[in-house]
Amino acid sequence: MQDYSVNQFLKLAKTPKIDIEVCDVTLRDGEQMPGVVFRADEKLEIAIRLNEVGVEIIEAGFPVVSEAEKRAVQDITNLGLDSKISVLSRSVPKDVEVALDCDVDMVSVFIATSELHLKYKLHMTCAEAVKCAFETVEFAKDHGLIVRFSAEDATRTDFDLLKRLYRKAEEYRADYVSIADTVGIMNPRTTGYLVSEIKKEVDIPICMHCHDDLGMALANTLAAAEAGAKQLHTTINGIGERSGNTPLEELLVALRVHHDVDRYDTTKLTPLSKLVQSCSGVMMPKNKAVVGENAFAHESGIHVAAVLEEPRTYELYSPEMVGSARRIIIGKHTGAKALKYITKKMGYDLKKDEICLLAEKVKRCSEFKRPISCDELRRLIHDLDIEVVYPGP
Ligand SMILES: CC(=O)SCCNC(=O)CCNC(=O)[C@H](O)C(C)(C)COP(=O)(O)OP(=O)(O)OC[C@H]1O[C@@H](n2cnc3c(N)ncnc32)[C@H](O)[C@@H]1OP(=O)(O)O
Ligand SMILES: O=C(O)CCC(=O)C(=O)O
Repeated sequence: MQDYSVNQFLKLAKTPKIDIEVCDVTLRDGEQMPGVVFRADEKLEIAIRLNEVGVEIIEAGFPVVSEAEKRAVQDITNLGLDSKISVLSRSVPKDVEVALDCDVDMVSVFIATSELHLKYKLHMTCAEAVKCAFETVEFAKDHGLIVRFSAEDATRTDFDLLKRLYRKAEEYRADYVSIADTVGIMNPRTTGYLVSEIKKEVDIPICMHCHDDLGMALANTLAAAEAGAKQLHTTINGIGERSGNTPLEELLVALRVHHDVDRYDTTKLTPLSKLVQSCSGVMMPKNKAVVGENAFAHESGIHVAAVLEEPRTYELYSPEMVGSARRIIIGKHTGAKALKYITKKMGYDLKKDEICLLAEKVKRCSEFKRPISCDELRRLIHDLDIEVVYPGP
């Protein structure tokens, strides 16, 4: 049986077919989240796990940032993983030289193209910035690298200029053009429009790099894929600048559930999320999609009664699909069927009226505003003043 429910509206809404690859940028943009630093051994472990998941490209870092960063990228390329290794480079040949020292497959040459960034950050005219960028693209191509040309702040860049730049990048032999939604201004409709318009301009694949400032990074990334973008950028747990990036775990599960993409090993996602929470110190909220502690936790009596018969009643996809496990929580909203199930698992065989008495006690107890543990439940059972019958072994 399929481990998720099928969305009948995908067909009715004529959802387009997609042809994508995933570039995970946890080790570069993810690490740019304020306060986050991955040690070299942590970077290595995360890269190994991303490779096991099956992401096609790992952006391993920005090697010009420090000697340690450069060495960490070198360690990753030395692993000889199946995933291609990419790094970020400003539009200066020096950054590409450092990338070459790291023996990477791919380099992302970026230049900001919006008026705001040109004026207040680069202090350059557009012509000057573009010259630096394409000279750097050319330099990287001449040295045998796969080159992504990224227009930083693309989504706030004059549209005619953006189209011209992507056409020029193709002339300069860039292998990809990247649309960076640097401050997360887009929504699914505008992203779909932008990607389909850029597709008319260039024959090389388009990358989509989304930020989550409006909470739309995942939706925008999927809209980009449906409009024909090839390379989709993610970070584990969605960590990254400000509100972060498209979460890898959410994208891979959405690709599976909405587009039948089953080549990624999603069973590795929960352990990978935990690893990154521990290495980054950025803990996920309980209700985080896919990897949150509550993603497969049920307390409400009506839900638990149904889930015990058929988990798909209240779970879109199985916990096993993402390397997680189902949990039944005892609290204010617990019903009789849940209590019967839990107490039986604890070794008790309580009668119907005993379960009702216990349910009342549980509800009173839950006023402490937290779930009730098995030990507390055991105490409540013994306080019931009933003769407890233990079933045989
Ligand atoms: C959208 C993004 O995520 S972009 C990536 C952001 N990531 C980082 O910044 C990584 C951490 N950064 C660092 O360690 C440092 O900023 C470094 C090593 C990259 C540069 O350090 P410094 O030389 O001290 O420069 P500083 O940080 O003060 O300023 C940035 C410089 O890069 C320039 N710059 C920014 N983007 C680009 C670009 N795409 N191409 C060329 N130059 C650029 C700025 O104009 C500025 O130049 P200036 O020093 O001549 O004024
Ligand atoms: O397009 C890219 O590859 C990355 C650019 C980026 O990090 C950004 O603009 O936020």
